Amino acid sequence: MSFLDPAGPVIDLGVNIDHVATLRNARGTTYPDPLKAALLAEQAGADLITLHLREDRRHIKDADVLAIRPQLMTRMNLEAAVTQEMIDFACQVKPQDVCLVPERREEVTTEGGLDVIRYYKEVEAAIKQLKGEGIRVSLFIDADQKQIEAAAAVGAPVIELHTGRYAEAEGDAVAAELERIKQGVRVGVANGLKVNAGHGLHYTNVQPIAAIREIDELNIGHAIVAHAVFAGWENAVREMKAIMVAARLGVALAAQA
Ligand SMILES: CC(=O)[C@@H](O)[C@H](O)COP(=O)(O)O
Ligand SMILES: NCC(=O)COP(=O)(O)O
Repeated sequence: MSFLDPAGPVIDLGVNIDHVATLRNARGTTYPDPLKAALLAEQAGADLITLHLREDRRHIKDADVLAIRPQLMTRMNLEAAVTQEMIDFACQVKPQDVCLVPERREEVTTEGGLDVIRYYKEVEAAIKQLKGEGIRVSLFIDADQKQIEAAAAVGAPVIELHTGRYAEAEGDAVAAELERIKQGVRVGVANGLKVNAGHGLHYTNVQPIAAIREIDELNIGHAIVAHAVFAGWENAVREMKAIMVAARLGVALAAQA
Protein backbone atom coordinates (compact mmCIF):
# COMPACT_ATOMS: atom_id res chain seq x y z
CA MET A 1 0.00 0.00 0.00
CA SER A 2 1.38 3.40 -0.90
CA PHE A 3 1.80 5.99 1.84
CA LEU A 4 1.39 8.54 -0.93
CA ASP A 5 -2.13 7.70 -1.94
CA PRO A 6 -4.34 4.69 -1.24
CA ALA A 7 -4.81 4.20 -4.97
CA GLY A 8 -1.41 5.55 -5.76
CA PRO A 9 1.54 4.36 -7.86
CA VAL A 10 2.93 1.94 -5.29
CA ILE A 11 1.74 -1.64 -5.40
CA ASP A 12 3.08 -4.36 -3.09
CA LEU A 13 4.74 -7.54 -4.37
CA GLY A 14 4.25 -10.67 -2.30
CA VAL A 15 6.85 -13.22 -3.40
CA ASN A 16 5.51 -16.75 -2.98
CA ILE A 17 8.48 -19.06 -2.29
CA ASP A 18 6.57 -22.36 -2.50
CA HIS A 19 8.45 -23.61 -5.51
CA VAL A 20 11.86 -22.93 -4.09
CA ALA A 21 10.77 -25.64 -1.65
CA THR A 22 9.53 -27.79 -4.55
CA LEU A 23 13.09 -27.76 -5.99
CA ARG A 24 14.60 -28.53 -2.58
CA ASN A 25 12.20 -31.40 -1.97
CA ALA A 26 12.91 -32.92 -5.39
CA ARG A 27 16.10 -34.45 -3.98
CA GLY A 28 15.52 -34.18 -0.24
CA THR A 29 18.46 -31.76 0.12
CA THR A 30 18.67 -28.68 2.32
CA TYR A 31 19.17 -26.45 -0.74
CA PRO A 32 17.82 -24.24 -2.20
CA ASP A 33 16.84 -22.96 1.23
CA PRO A 34 13.45 -21.21 1.30
CA LEU A 35 14.69 -19.06 4.20
CA LYS A 36 17.57 -17.73 2.07
CA ALA A 37 15.13 -17.16 -0.80
CA ALA A 38 12.83 -15.18 1.48
CA LEU A 39 15.58 -12.93 2.86
CA LEU A 40 17.13 -12.29 -0.56
CA ALA A 41 13.67 -11.57 -2.02
CA GLU A 42 13.10 -8.93 0.65
CA GLN A 43 16.47 -7.33 -0.16
CA ALA A 44 15.53 -7.37 -3.86
CA GLY A 45 12.28 -5.50 -3.28
CA ALA A 46 9.63 -7.94 -2.09
CA ASP A 47 7.15 -6.18 0.18
CA LEU A 48 6.06 -9.44 1.82
CA ILE A 49 6.77 -13.18 1.65
CA THR A 50 3.95 -15.61 0.90
CA LEU A 51 4.04 -19.31 1.71
CA HIS A 52 1.33 -21.89 1.11
CA LEU A 53 1.46 -24.62 3.77
CA ARG A 54 -0.55 -27.28 2.00
CA GLU A 55 -2.11 -30.16 3.88
CA ASP A 56 0.08 -32.61 1.93
CA ARG A 57 3.23 -30.49 2.55
CA ARG A 58 4.22 -31.05 -1.08
CA HIS A 59 6.49 -27.97 -0.95
CA ILE A 60 6.54 -25.70 2.13
CA LYS A 61 6.98 -27.59 5.40
CA ASP A 62 5.96 -26.56 8.91
CA ALA A 63 9.66 -26.11 9.74
CA ASP A 64 10.02 -23.61 6.86
CA VAL A 65 7.24 -21.46 8.25
CA LEU A 66 8.66 -21.58 11.78
CA ALA A 67 12.19 -20.74 10.55
CA ILE A 68 11.13 -17.90 8.26
CA ARG A 69 8.60 -16.08 10.46
CA PRO A 70 11.10 -14.56 12.97
CA GLN A 71 13.66 -13.65 10.31
CA LEU A 72 11.50 -11.55 7.98
CA MET A 73 12.04 -7.79 7.84
CA THR A 74 8.78 -7.25 5.92
CA ARG A 75 5.79 -9.47 6.68
CA MET A 76 4.61 -13.06 6.27
CA ASN A 77 1.45 -13.97 4.39
CA LEU A 78 0.70 -17.60 5.27
CA GLU A 79 -1.74 -19.33 2.93
CA ALA A 80 -3.68 -22.18 4.49
CA ALA A 81 -6.80 -24.26 4.15
CA VAL A 82 -9.78 -23.71 6.46
CA THR A 83 -9.01 -26.66 8.73
CA GLN A 84 -8.57 -26.66 12.50
CA GLU A 85 -5.06 -28.05 12.10
CA MET A 86 -4.02 -25.15 9.87
CA ILE A 87 -5.77 -22.44 11.88
CA ASP A 88 -4.21 -23.71 15.12
CA PHE A 89 -0.77 -23.78 13.46
CA ALA A 90 -1.25 -20.24 12.14
CA CYS A 91 -2.20 -19.06 15.63
CA GLN A 92 1.02 -20.65 16.94
CA VAL A 93 3.18 -18.96 14.26
CA LYS A 94 1.31 -15.62 14.28
CA PRO A 95 2.14 -14.34 10.77
CA GLN A 96 1.00 -10.80 10.05
CA ASP A 97 -1.41 -12.15 7.43
CA VAL A 98 -3.21 -15.42 6.80
CA CYS A 99 -4.89 -16.03 3.45
CA LEU A 100 -7.54 -18.76 3.58
CA VAL A 101 -7.48 -20.84 0.40
CA PRO A 102 -9.37 -23.90 -0.84
CA GLU A 103 -7.44 -27.15 -1.23
CA ARG A 104 -8.14 -30.42 -2.99
CA ARG A 105 -5.45 -33.02 -2.30
CA GLU A 106 -5.36 -34.20 -5.90
CA GLU A 107 -5.15 -30.71 -7.44
CA VAL A 108 -1.97 -29.75 -9.32
CA THR A 109 -2.39 -26.15 -8.17
CA THR A 110 -5.07 -24.03 -6.58
CA GLU A 111 -7.95 -24.41 -9.00
CA GLY A 112 -10.49 -21.87 -7.83
CA GLY A 113 -11.44 -19.49 -5.06
CA LEU A 114 -12.70 -20.33 -1.59
CA ASP A 115 -16.49 -20.86 -1.52
CA VAL A 116 -17.25 -18.46 1.32
CA ILE A 117 -20.99 -18.86 0.87
CA ARG A 118 -20.91 -22.65 1.20
CA TYR A 119 -18.43 -22.67 4.11
CA TYR A 120 -19.62 -19.47 5.78
CA LYS A 121 -19.72 -20.82 9.33
CA GLU A 122 -16.31 -22.48 9.07
CA VAL A 123 -14.76 -19.34 7.59
CA GLU A 124 -16.41 -17.14 10.21
CA ALA A 125 -14.99 -19.31 13.03
CA ALA A 126 -11.52 -19.30 11.46
CA ILE A 127 -11.55 -15.52 11.08
CA LYS A 128 -12.64 -15.08 14.70
CA GLN A 129 -9.82 -17.35 15.96
CA LEU A 130 -7.16 -15.72 13.78
CA LYS A 131 -8.31 -12.18 14.57
CA GLY A 132 -8.12 -13.11 18.24
CA GLU A 133 -4.38 -13.64 17.74
CA GLY A 134 -3.98 -10.29 15.98
CA ILE A 135 -3.68 -11.87 12.55
CA ARG A 136 -5.15 -10.05 9.51
CA VAL A 137 -7.24 -12.46 7.42
CA SER A 138 -7.55 -12.52 3.65
CA LEU A 139 -9.86 -14.77 1.65
CA PHE A 140 -8.63 -16.19 -1.67
CA ILE A 141 -11.78 -15.98 -3.79
CA ASP A 142 -12.96 -15.76 -7.36
CA ALA A 143 -13.91 -12.33 -8.73
CA ASP A 144 -17.56 -13.12 -8.09
CA GLN A 145 -19.85 -10.44 -6.63
CA LYS A 146 -21.70 -12.78 -4.27
CA GLN A 147 -18.44 -14.28 -2.97
CA ILE A 148 -16.94 -10.82 -2.47
CA GLU A 149 -20.03 -9.62 -0.62
CA ALA A 150 -19.97 -12.78 1.51
CA ALA A 151 -16.30 -12.11 2.32
CA ALA A 152 -17.20 -8.67 3.61
CA ALA A 153 -20.17 -10.01 5.55
CA VAL A 154 -18.16 -12.79 7.22
CA GLY A 155 -15.70 -10.23 8.57
CA ALA A 156 -12.63 -10.57 6.35
CA PRO A 157 -10.86 -7.21 5.91
CA VAL A 158 -8.96 -8.40 2.85
CA ILE A 159 -9.65 -10.45 -0.26
CA GLU A 160 -7.26 -11.84 -2.83
CA LEU A 161 -8.87 -12.27 -6.24
CA HIS A 162 -7.89 -15.50 -7.99
CA THR A 163 -6.36 -14.51 -11.34
CA GLY A 164 -5.97 -18.08 -12.61
CA ARG A 165 -8.78 -17.84 -15.19
CA TYR A 166 -7.28 -14.60 -16.51
CA ALA A 167 -3.82 -16.21 -16.68
CA GLU A 168 -5.13 -19.25 -18.54
CA ALA A 169 -7.41 -17.30 -20.91
CA GLU A 170 -6.62 -17.05 -24.61
CA GLY A 171 -7.74 -14.75 -27.40
CA ASP A 172 -10.83 -12.65 -26.72
CA ALA A 173 -11.31 -14.35 -23.37
CA VAL A 174 -8.32 -12.48 -21.94
CA ALA A 175 -10.10 -9.10 -22.14
CA ALA A 176 -13.26 -10.63 -20.69
CA GLU A 177 -11.39 -12.15 -17.75
CA LEU A 178 -9.52 -8.88 -17.14
CA GLU A 179 -12.82 -7.02 -17.03
CA ARG A 180 -14.14 -9.61 -14.58
CA ILE A 181 -11.16 -8.91 -12.31
CA LYS A 182 -11.68 -5.14 -12.64
CA GLN A 183 -15.35 -5.54 -11.71
CA GLY A 184 -14.37 -7.71 -8.76
CA VAL A 185 -11.98 -5.00 -7.58
CA ARG A 186 -14.75 -2.41 -7.84
CA VAL A 187 -17.11 -4.59 -5.80
CA GLY A 188 -14.42 -5.28 -3.22
CA VAL A 189 -13.60 -1.59 -2.76
CA ALA A 190 -17.30 -0.73 -2.60
CA ASN A 191 -17.60 -3.25 0.26
CA GLY A 192 -14.72 -1.65 2.17
CA LEU A 193 -12.24 -4.44 1.49
CA LYS A 194 -8.49 -4.30 0.84
CA VAL A 195 -8.17 -6.00 -2.55
CA ASN A 196 -5.19 -8.11 -3.59
CA ALA A 197 -4.76 -10.51 -6.50
CA GLY A 198 -2.69 -13.49 -7.51
CA HIS A 199 -2.20 -16.90 -9.13
CA GLY A 200 -0.68 -17.59 -12.53
CA LEU A 201 0.67 -14.07 -13.00
CA HIS A 202 3.94 -13.74 -14.91
CA TYR A 203 6.19 -11.14 -16.56
CA THR A 204 3.90 -10.35 -19.47
CA ASN A 205 0.37 -10.86 -18.15
CA VAL A 206 1.00 -8.95 -14.90
CA GLN A 207 0.94 -5.42 -16.34
CA PRO A 208 -2.84 -5.07 -16.91
CA ILE A 209 -3.50 -6.40 -13.40
CA ALA A 210 -0.87 -4.16 -11.78
CA ALA A 211 -2.36 -1.19 -13.62
CA ILE A 212 -5.64 -1.59 -11.71
CA ARG A 213 -5.13 1.29 -9.27
CA GLU A 214 -7.28 -0.09 -6.45
CA ILE A 215 -5.30 -3.35 -6.15
CA ASP A 216 -2.97 -3.13 -3.15
CA GLU A 217 -0.85 -6.27 -3.54
CA LEU A 218 -0.02 -9.03 -6.00
CA ASN A 219 1.17 -12.44 -4.81
CA ILE A 220 3.38 -14.09 -7.40
CA GLY A 221 5.53 -17.19 -7.09
CA HIS A 222 5.75 -19.82 -9.79
CA ALA A 223 6.76 -17.37 -12.56
CA ILE A 224 9.42 -15.70 -10.41
CA VAL A 225 11.00 -19.04 -9.43
CA ALA A 226 10.90 -20.13 -13.09
CA HIS A 227 12.48 -16.91 -14.35
CA ALA A 228 15.13 -17.12 -11.62
CA VAL A 229 16.47 -20.29 -13.25
CA PHE A 230 17.79 -18.09 -16.09
CA ALA A 231 18.00 -14.60 -14.60
CA GLY A 232 18.96 -15.28 -11.01
CA TRP A 233 16.71 -15.03 -7.96
CA GLU A 234 17.27 -11.41 -6.98
CA ASN A 235 17.02 -10.20 -10.59
CA ALA A 236 13.78 -12.12 -11.04
CA VAL A 237 12.27 -10.39 -8.02
CA ARG A 238 13.60 -6.95 -9.00
CA GLU A 239 12.27 -7.28 -12.55
CA MET A 240 8.79 -8.31 -11.41
CA LYS A 241 8.58 -5.42 -8.95
CA ALA A 242 9.84 -2.96 -11.57
CA ILE A 243 7.25 -4.15 -14.11
CA MET A 244 4.47 -3.80 -11.55
CA VAL A 245 5.48 -0.30 -10.45
CA ALA A 246 5.96 0.87 -14.05
CA ALA A 247 2.47 -0.37 -14.92
CA ARG A 248 1.03 1.41 -11.91
CA LEU A 249 3.02 4.63 -12.52
CA GLY A 250 1.96 4.64 -16.14
CA VAL A 251 -1.64 4.73 -15.07
CA ALA A 252 -0.96 7.31 -12.37
CA LEU A 253 0.90 9.61 -14.77
CA ALA A 254 -1.78 9.24 -17.42
CA ALA A 255 -4.41 10.14 -14.86
CA GLN A 256 -2.50 13.35 -14.01
CA ALA A 257 -1.97 14.31 -17.66
C1 LIG B 1 -3.13 -19.90 -3.42
C2 LIG B 1 -2.20 -19.74 -4.56
O1 LIG B 1 -2.57 -19.36 -5.63
C3 LIG B 1 -0.78 -20.16 -4.43
O2 LIG B 1 -0.39 -20.49 -3.14
C4 LIG B 1 -0.62 -21.36 -5.31
O3 LIG B 1 -1.50 -22.32 -4.78
C5 LIG B 1 0.83 -21.78 -5.30
O4 LIG B 1 0.95 -23.06 -4.75
P1 LIG B 1 0.68 -24.36 -5.67
O5 LIG B 1 1.54 -24.20 -6.91
O6 LIG B 1 1.06 -25.51 -4.80
O7 LIG B 1 -0.79 -24.30 -5.98
N1 LIG C 1 -1.93 -16.50 -4.08
C1 LIG C 1 -1.12 -16.54 -5.29
C2 LIG C 1 0.28 -16.91 -4.95
O1 LIG C 1 0.66 -16.88 -3.79
C3 LIG C 1 1.23 -17.25 -6.03
O2 LIG C 1 0.60 -18.01 -7.04
P1 LIG C 1 1.54 -18.39 -8.30
O3 LIG C 1 2.18 -17.11 -8.79
O4 LIG C 1 2.58 -19.35 -7.80
O5 LIG C 1 0.59 -18.98 -9.30
